[in-house]
Formats: sequence, structure tokens, C-alpha cells
Amino acid sequence: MRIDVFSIFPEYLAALDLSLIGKARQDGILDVRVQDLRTFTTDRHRTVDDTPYGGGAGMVMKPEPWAEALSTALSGEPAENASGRGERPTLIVPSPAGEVFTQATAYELAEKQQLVFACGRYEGIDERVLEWAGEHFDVRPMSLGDYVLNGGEVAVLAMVEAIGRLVPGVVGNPESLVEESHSDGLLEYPVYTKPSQWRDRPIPDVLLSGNHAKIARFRRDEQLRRTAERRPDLIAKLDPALLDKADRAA
Ligand SMILES: Nc1ccc2ncsc2c1
Repeated sequence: MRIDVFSIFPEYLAALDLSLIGKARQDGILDVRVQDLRTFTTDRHRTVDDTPYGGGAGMVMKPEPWAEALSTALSGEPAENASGRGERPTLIVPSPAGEVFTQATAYELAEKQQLVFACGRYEGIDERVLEWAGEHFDVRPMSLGDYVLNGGEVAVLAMVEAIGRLVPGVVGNPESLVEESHSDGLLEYPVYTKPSQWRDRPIPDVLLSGNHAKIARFRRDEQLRRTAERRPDLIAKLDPALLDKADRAA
């Protein structure tokens, strides 16, 4: 997978050199290219913003630098465009006004050949950029939730990690992706490790029983309990077909 990121603060994305994503880049599994939007300006001051038409506080990001920048993700410059299978690249624009990014979105985007992230700042990007981009990309304004950051970079870090870890070969043991929160519509169960007694706090006895059926049942019950307690909205969305008889009794 090729991932292009454009930002006026490329150093924000340095975290993508670390840990699993960083190793996947070294291994050639993820081709992550971070570029400074100012590279695509033409004036002496490398201007990327201007005052909003219609007035109002703050500044708006100018359209031309974005069109120049995003075009390089299309034309194969500086490297061959990875969407060789005729798939249009997906342009993800972090925004409080976007669709909500969920684990299901991460799974969907992990299948793509090329993701392009446009990190907005200020009051946002001139809307005509997204209109123009729609001729070349599958444009997806994307929100991490109902809160506002100062720009898209932190959201991109979260999304690249959530998506990247699902790409085959990035996580050493794919099994570890199976029993996670949201992988089956429920929150994950609590986990414990040595010592079995810690500051007068034991672990649940069943985990020492060696009875795998009982352990599985305990874990599933804990998932259901936690989800009902912390995220009742997810319980309402559960596919009843995914609940077994014991679940329904829980
Ligand atoms: N450009 C921008 C500004 C704020 C913000 N908050 C969440 S995503 C995002 C993106």
C-alpha cells in the first residue's frame, strides 16, 4: 500500500518512522511518503492560506498549492502511482465535518492500493479543492469523533496506524488482530498477567483453571458486560446472528 501525506507540519508525522509502521516501511510493505505542502507554493513567502470570502475569523487554505500537491500523488511523480489496478486513489481529508472513522472504515481502507491524506489547518481547505479532487480521487472527509483538533495531522497518525496494522505483514501475529475491541462488535475483555496476586488483588480464578471452554465463556461474558456498561450504543447495533444462546442468557 502507498500512503501519501501532505501537511504544513511534516515533522508531526515523524511518528510514522517508529514501531510497527516504521518497520513495515523499512520492509517495503507500506510505502509512506510525507511531503510539506509548502513545497508546492510558488511565492517567496510560500503562502498556503488567505482570508475567508464572506468574512469570519481565521484563515482558509489556498486551493492552488493543494491541487499541485495532490496531483503529484496521481501522476506517479516522484514514483509510479501504486494504483496500477485502475483503482482511483482514496483521498482522506481529516475534518470534524467528515464521516466518522471506525474499525470498519479501517478494514475497508486497508484493502486500498493507495491512500492520500490531506492535513488541513486553520479554518480548513478551500472547498473547491475537494470538488476538483473528486475528478481524480475517491474523496472521503473523515472525522475521528465529535471533537475538534487544531489540524488534521494527529487524526492522520491515528488513521494510518489503525489502517496500516491491518495490512498483511505489518503485525507479526495476525491472530492478535482477531480478539480486539470492535473486531466483533464488542469491546475487548480484560487481560491479566503475572503475578497472579498483585497488591492483594487476585486474577479471576477461571483463568487459572486450564478449562478453555470456561475461559472463553468468561471472556465473552466480560465483553458483553463491558460493552453494555460502557458502550450501550454498540449493543443496540449488534447483529443478533452473532450472539449465541449463552450470550443471550448473559
Ligand atoms: N483541519 C482540521 C482541523 C481540525 C480537526 N479536528 C479534527 S480533524 C481536523 C482537521
